[in-house]
Amino acid sequence: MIELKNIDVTFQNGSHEFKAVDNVSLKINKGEIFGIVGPSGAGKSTLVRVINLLQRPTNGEVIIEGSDITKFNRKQLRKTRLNIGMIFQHFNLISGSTIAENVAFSLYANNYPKDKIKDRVKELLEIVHLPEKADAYPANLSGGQKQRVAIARALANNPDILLCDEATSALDIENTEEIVELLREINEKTHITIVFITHEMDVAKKLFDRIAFMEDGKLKEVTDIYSAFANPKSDIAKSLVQRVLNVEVPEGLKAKTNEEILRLSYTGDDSYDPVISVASKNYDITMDIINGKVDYIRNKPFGMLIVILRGEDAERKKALEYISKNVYKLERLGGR
Ligand SMILES: Nc1ncnc2c1ncn2[C@@H]1O[C@H](COP(=O)(O)OP(=O)(O)OP(=O)(O)O)[C@@H](O)[C@H]1O
Repeated sequence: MIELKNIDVTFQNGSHEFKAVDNVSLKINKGEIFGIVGPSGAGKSTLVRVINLLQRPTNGEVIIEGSDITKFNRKQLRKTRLNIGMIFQHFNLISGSTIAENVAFSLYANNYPKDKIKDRVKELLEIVHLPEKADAYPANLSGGQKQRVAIARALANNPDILLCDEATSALDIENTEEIVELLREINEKTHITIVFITHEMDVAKKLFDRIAFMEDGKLKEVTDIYSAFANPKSDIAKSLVQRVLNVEVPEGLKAKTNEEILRLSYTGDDSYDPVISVASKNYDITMDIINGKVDYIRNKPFGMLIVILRGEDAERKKALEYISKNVYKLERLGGR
């Protein structure tokens, strides 16, 4: 387990002090894929770099497997860092070396038995599905393939933790999917703990088990990925999630009508329940659907509908009672 306790990172910009990470406490479970999202400048990269002490915190404890590594001497820290692989947005491969040499580099650097290096490189390239590229050079690989090499290199010494700093942000949609799938596959097979930072909510949706939302150096919300999308609580989570789901009242309609506009959220198998048709049949109301979407978060359906509810006050009230009991969340977006 990784535990961050009251982490501050303060940078000195001339005479001005700037807190990039502000009193963050967090527990990341062994074997989970934990994501940190937030807008640019939120402090995500700084925080993730604290986990392997690439960035030393100004205050706080970084507890890995029970020990506060901020107290470690150089030798202990070196050993701990072998247990933490890291990949970056721009892959950081050595352009003049072959793919096999790039992967072998980590093994040489850490005194891996020389006679076993060739076999280990082969094994690593198989894990990332690139055995045929051993003798190619980075320039001849796609972005997704380059990131796969970086993953192989990061896994060379069998770490228990993999830190990923915007690892898909330089990739197109297809290559992003490929890396997301590969990381899930590696996590399922090896139970490696993955900490992944990104500003891409589509990646979060497909990859993370749990998610932390960060803004202005502070942690605003930590939750499982399904709840983050189905029921975001903090303002930053609501705004990032809403941007991906994009189920809003059409432009101008709010201003034009004073009718009751509702957003109904459904979860799991409830997404298919005919709440609207039952309400329309049982009460003297009408419900017009003006926007809607069913999405899948890690294969579990999640739906949203925006409707206009019309009818006499008493009937609308009864219908609303029925609806609120039969949907995951009911929000009033406008009208009376
Ligand atoms: N070495 C440094 N010296 C001074 N300020 C820094 C340093 N590193 C980061 N910062 C500042 O700290 C803040 C947080 O930066 P950080 O890179 O952690 O944010 P981020 O959430 O990862 O953003 P992005 O998604 O744009 O990478 C930013 O305002 C940044 O300018």
